[in-house]
Amino acid sequence: MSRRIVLLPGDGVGPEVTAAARLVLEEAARRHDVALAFEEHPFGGAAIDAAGDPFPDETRAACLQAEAVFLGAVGGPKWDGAPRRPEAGLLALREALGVFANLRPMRVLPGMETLGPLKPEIARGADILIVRELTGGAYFGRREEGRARARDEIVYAREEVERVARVAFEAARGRRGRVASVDKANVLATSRLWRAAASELHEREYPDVALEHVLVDAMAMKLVLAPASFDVILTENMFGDILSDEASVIAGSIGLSPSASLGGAVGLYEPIHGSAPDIAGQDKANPAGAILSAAMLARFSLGTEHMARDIEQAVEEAIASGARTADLGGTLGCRAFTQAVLERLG
Ligand SMILES: NC(=O)c1ccc[n+]([C@@H]2O[C@H](COP(=O)([O-])OP(=O)(O)OC[C@H]3O[C@@H](n4cnc5c(N)ncnc54)[C@H](O)[C@@H]3O)[C@@H](O)[C@H]2O)c1
Ligand SMILES: CC(C)[C@H](C(=O)O)[C@@H](O)C(=O)O
Ligand SMILES: [Mg+2]
Repeated sequence: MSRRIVLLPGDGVGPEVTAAARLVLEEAARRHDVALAFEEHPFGGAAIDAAGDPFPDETRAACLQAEAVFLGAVGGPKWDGAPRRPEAGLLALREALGVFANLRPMRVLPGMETLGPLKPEIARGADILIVRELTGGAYFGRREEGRARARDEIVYAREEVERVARVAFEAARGRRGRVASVDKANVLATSRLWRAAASELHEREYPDVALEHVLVDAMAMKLVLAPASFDVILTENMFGDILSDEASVIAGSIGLSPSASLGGAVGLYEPIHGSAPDIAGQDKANPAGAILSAAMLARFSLGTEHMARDIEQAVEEAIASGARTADLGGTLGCRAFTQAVLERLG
């Protein structure tokens, strides 16, 4: 039976990188004898234009019935003044799927230390997994809009911290056994709860994992000072959003970074970048982050580890052989880079 995958191409470069991920997934599935059935649904600004809603009911129903959901990107200046923005649709999607744990890996590929802005000796060996809480915090607190005064509320419950911390500790056990939990416990009450809940869970169930607590401002500094010194980084929602963009460029470009959002009934996969309005529609986007998100989909939703590894290896080989989009100083377009990956699928 075919496995149902819902594609939400979205806005800006979203459709371009989604097409790339689909091509690679289709080809890898063919080679591994896995039957996939793709469906595309309107989402984000494109859905506002088509149906007046960034997350139409029919898209929601399709996502909830799928085996996995793949998202390109949403947003753009056209919809910045919309009563319900494309980004609000994205938050509603994450909430509807219940995906509270967002995995954002970043690895500096051996020999590729000069792709990013750091000195090669500093970037060398960096291999980080950011585990970002995705369905709580400031993104989901009560909001008061206002021209004179506005309010965003941050709320975390102990169980919300524990369930995502558990994901980080489990991931660390399969990696180098270390978790750095990020907070602002010197100021925020939610951060003091975060730190206590992570520490107590650690003591109770994960004493074999090394846990350190790092204040978010210091982490922003340490990430560029010594990225190779971190293994798993655990963060609340907004800190993880910010730190993952910072971490991504250490490897070369935000266009390289994939993500998987797990913990609910259906997994959600998306590159961490946005709709990149400045390069949209010009075949300039780097599709690697989207293609690597498709590999995570193969791993976590389809359970096809071999297929995931093949896709990851093909991307790494393509880059190592000199295939580069403009963000990495190369001349290939989104389609040509995708072709270079397709040619290297095992
Ligand atoms: N998951 C998502 O859908 C998502 C994520 C982030 C931002 N956004 C939205 O995207 C819109 C634009 O936001 P932004 O400009 O701050 O962030 P962005 O990530 O879209 O772009 C930031 C910079 O990175 C570059 N870039 C991004 N992706 C790239 C890729 N694949 N290849 C090469 N270069 C790439 C862009 O050209 C731009 O210079 C906003 O509406 C924002 O809300 C959506
Ligand atoms: C578009 C926005 C809501 C989103 C976020 O902040 O989570 C994006 O920046 C991301 O990193 O996926
Ligand atoms: Mg972001």
